[in-house]
Formats: sequence, C-alpha cells, structure tokens
Amino acid sequence: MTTEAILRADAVSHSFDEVEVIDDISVDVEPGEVMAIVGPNGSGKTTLLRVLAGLLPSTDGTVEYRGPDREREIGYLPQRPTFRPGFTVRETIDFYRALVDEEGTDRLSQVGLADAADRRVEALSGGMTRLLGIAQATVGDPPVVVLDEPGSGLDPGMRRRTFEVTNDLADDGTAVLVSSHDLSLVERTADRVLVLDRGTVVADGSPDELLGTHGMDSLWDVFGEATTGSTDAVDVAGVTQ
Ligand SMILES: Nc1ncnc2c1ncn2[C@@H]1O[C@H](COP(=O)(O)OP(=O)(O)OP(=O)(O)O)[C@@H](O)[C@H]1O
Repeated sequence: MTTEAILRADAVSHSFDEVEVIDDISVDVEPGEVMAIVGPNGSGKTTLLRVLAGLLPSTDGTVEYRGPDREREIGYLPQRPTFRPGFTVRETIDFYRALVDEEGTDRLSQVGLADAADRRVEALSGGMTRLLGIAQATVGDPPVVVLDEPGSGLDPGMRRRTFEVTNDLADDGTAVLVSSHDLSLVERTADRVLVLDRGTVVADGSPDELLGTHGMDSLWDVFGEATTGSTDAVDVAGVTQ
C-alpha cells in the first residue's frame, strides 16, 4: 500500500547566481516517514531542505505541500538557530506558541530543556540552543518538520534524544526531513535515506534497501561508494579543480 505524499518535489533545482547547487531532484515525502538527507559537506543538503521547506524558491521544478490546511504547515530548524537575546527560554518558546495559539504540550520537556526554562537564550550552550530550535520547529504541530542537522554539536545522549524526538513525531504521523552526518544514527532511525552528492541524488531507499542494493554492511560503506566526497578538501559548487 502506498500513502499519498504530503510533500512533493518535482524536478527541483536551485542556483545561487549562476551556480547550480541542487539539480533535478524529485522526491515524495509521506506522512509518518523519517527521511534523512546525507551527503558530503557542500553537497546541497541545506539548500534542498530550504527549498522543500518553502524558504528558498526553486530555480526550476516545483515543490507542493499536499497536507491538511494548518496554521503552520511546515516547521523548520535552521542549521544555526538564533534567538532574540534578552528573553528566557520559556519566553522565547511562548512567543512562538502564541503565534499559533498553542496551549498544552510542554515543548521544553519534550526536548529535555525544562530545567533551562528561566535561563536567558544568550546564556545557552550551542547544543541547548539547538534543542530550543527543535522545540520551536515543532510548535503548532506542523504536518511536515524539516530539521537541518539537529544533532550537530550535541553530546551523544542528547543527539540520540533528538532522533527519538524525530521518531516520536513520525509515530504521530508527522513527515520528518532531517539532514545529518551521523550515519549510524541515520541507519538506525530513518525510514528512507537520500544520499546527495554535488547537488544530485546518488542513492535513495530505506537503509536496508541501500545496504542490499550496494551489497554493503553499513551506511558508511554505501556513503563512501555512492559519493565522490574527497577526504582532504570540501567540494565547492561552481569551482572546478
Ligand atoms: N547563499 C549562498 N550563496 C552562494 N552559494 C551558496 C549559498 N548557500 C550555499 N551555497 C553553496 O551551495 C553549495 C551547497 O551548500 P549547502 O549548504 O546546501 O551544502 P550542505 O550539504 O548543507 O553542506 P554542509 O554539510 O557543509 O552543511 C555549497 O557550495 C555552498 O557554498
């Protein structure tokens, strides 16, 4: 049985100035699915996520949200979340909640930040700031949540916690798009993995499918085979060596 896509990208490309950073990507995202996007630095993950979240226009192709009408349809955690200084964690999350008239649900407890509720946002560690960003991305229960490297900068326990939050969201029917460099966590938690390399999808499937198709034992090996990521320099779009 196939489920109707809640988000559909059809032949999407994006160029910054004349440089094409993602090229001809089509993807259907289903409700309740955790879709991980992995790829070397600079391969276009953030650009793709921002296009899918409707924050960047596609230069070519279309992105269509096909889910229920909601005050907030797509939640987004940027790669480097920032919050207005001078406010506490509680005041900050309450500001976002007020925008969509949210009551109930304790967003701070969900991400393990309840004890930091009275701390000012500028006094948070990098990891705590990211956790607040995840809480912010889920306010209003958007049917699609896009998380750009939610585990980056977190200790192993909290990183695992972010993936548990991700899975909880998916269990409740939310479609979750997440980029990550943590391939072992991705292998354990994602329903589907897109491997990007230089702006194109070079592998796509469930972790098991990818291991089977590539005849590999781990996602690390699939990643190594599918991508041309150099180990001594980042590939920079638009620069040919
Ligand atoms: N605003 C911008 N203007 C010009 N080029 C950009 C811009 N944003 C990103 N790029 C370029 O697009 C390419 C893809 O960047 P992107 O941030 O999407 O990659 P990424 O896979 O998310 O990388 P990382 O894993 O390092 O976060 C890079 O070459 C980057 O320099």
